[in-house]
Amino acid sequence: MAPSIRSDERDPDEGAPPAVTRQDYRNAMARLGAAVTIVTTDGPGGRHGFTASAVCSVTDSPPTLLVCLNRGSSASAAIHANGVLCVNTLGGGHEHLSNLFGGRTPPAERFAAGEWKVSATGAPMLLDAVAAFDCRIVRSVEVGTHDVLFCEVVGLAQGGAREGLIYFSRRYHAVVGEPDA
Ligand SMILES: NC(=O)c1ccc[n+]([C@@H]2O[C@H](COP(=O)([O-])OP(=O)(O)OC[C@H]3O[C@@H](n4cnc5c(N)ncnc54)[C@H](O)[C@@H]3O)[C@@H](O)[C@H]2O)c1
Ligand SMILES: Cc1cc2c(cc1C)N(C[C@H](O)[C@H](O)[C@H](O)COP(=O)(O)O)c1[nH]c(=O)[nH]c(=O)c1N2
Repeated sequence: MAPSIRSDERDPDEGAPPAVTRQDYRNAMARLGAAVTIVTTDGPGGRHGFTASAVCSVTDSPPTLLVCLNRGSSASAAIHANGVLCVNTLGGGHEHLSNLFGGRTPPAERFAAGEWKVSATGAPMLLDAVAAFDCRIVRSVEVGTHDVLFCEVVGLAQGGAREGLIYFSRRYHAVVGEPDA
C-alpha cells in the first residue's frame, strides 16, 4: 500500500534526490508497449493535433477514455478551447503520420498528409484509422507536466485495417489482428 502523508506532516524525504529519476522512468516506460494514436481537435480554438500513446479506456458506462496531454504541447490551447477531440488509432503504414504529428511542424502541414473528414463534434477524423473515437472532454486534471483529459465518447468509426501500430522500445511495430476483430 502506498504511504499516506497528511498535509500537516513533513515528508522525511523532502529535499532528498528522487528515488526514481526521470530518465530511469522513461527507460522503463519505453518497455511498456502502447498503441499509437493521433488526437485531433477543431473549433473556436482552431484545428490542431498531436501524436499520443498515453491513451486508455476508463469505463464503458458512460463510454469514457483518457488522454494525457503535455501542457507544453502546441496543441494544448486549442484542445482546451474547443472542448472536443477525436482519438484516431493508427495502423501499420501510418508511421509517417505519427512522426509528422509528433514533430515540431505547424498544424496545417500535419493535416496536409492523410485523408480527413469532419466528425460530429467537428474534430478531424482520419478516414483509414483502425478505430476512431469522437469525444467531448468532460474533465481535466493537472498532474505534473500533463493534463489528464477524461473524454466521453460520443461517436465511433471502425476501419478495415488489419494491422495495428504499437510503439515499443522506442520503435514502431505493426501487429496483425484477426480479419473480423
Ligand atoms: N506521455 C507522453 O507525453 C509521451 C509519450 C511517448 C513519447 N513522448 C515524447 O516522444 C518523444 C520520443 O519518445 P521515446 O518514447 O522515443 O523516448 P523517451 O525516452 O523520451 O520516452 C520513453 C517513454 O517514456 C514516456 N515518456 C516520455 N516522455 C514523457 C513525458 N514527458 N511525460 C510522460 N511520459 C513520458 C513514454 O512512455 C515514452 O514512450 C519524446 O519527446 C517524448 O517526450 C511523450
Ligand atoms: C510515439 C509518440 C507518442 C507520444 C508523443 C510523441 C510520439 C512520437 N507525444 C509527443 C507529442 O506528439 C509531441 O510533443 C507534439 O506533437 C510535438 O510538440 P509540438 O506540437 O511541436 O509542441 C506525446 N505527447 C503527449 O502529450 N502525450 C502523449 O501521449 C504523447 N505520446
